[in-house]
Amino acid sequence: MKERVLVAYATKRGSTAEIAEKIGEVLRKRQMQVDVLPTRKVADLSPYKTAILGTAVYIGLWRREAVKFLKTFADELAKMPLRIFLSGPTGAGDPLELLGDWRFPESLRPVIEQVKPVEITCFGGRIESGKMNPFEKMIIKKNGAEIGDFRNWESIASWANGID
Ligand SMILES: Cc1cc2nc3c(=O)[nH]c(=O)nc-3n(C[C@H](O)[C@H](O)[C@H](O)COP(=O)(O)O)c2cc1C
Repeated sequence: MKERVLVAYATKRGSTAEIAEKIGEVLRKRQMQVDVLPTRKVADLSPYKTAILGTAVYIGLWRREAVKFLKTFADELAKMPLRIFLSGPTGAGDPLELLGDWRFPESLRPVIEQVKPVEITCFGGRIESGKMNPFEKMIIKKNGAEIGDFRNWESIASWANGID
């Protein structure tokens, strides 16, 4: 019987990777066998009974590697429980409320409908002022997004504890 859980992530500045590691840590404490890997290092889903995909959101888009992962493994993912988490909104308040109804760009609807994720959730993200290029700074200023680390480790752990 397949035992392993895959936590695959797509990150630009590391915040999503750290969320993925936290989820892995919680699942391991629950005696699960877990691999936490960047999406580009996943070559085969056959060892896994469950998959979790995490992606950072930039300018209303998922990270390209997350899209590639979803499309490459769509047939396999459709046959196993897949949970997706987004790392995005900054600022006070519930990240899911900050995100509104949006979960994925419309262009991903066909593949989302194929893989039928059990859930698409969202955690607060992190924006570091020192790491942005001028274009990113302009986008952040224009949208009034808050700079800082809005990842809530308790809610991430609690979500991971709820996975069966
Ligand atoms: C230029 C820029 C654009 C962003 N656009 C969005 C967005 O459209 N929606 C969102 O929820 N978060 C957006 N964010 C926030 C990031 O997704 C968030 O900080 C995330 O945690 C970064 O993850 P990473 O460190 O793994 O790359 C944006 C951040 C930057 C710097």
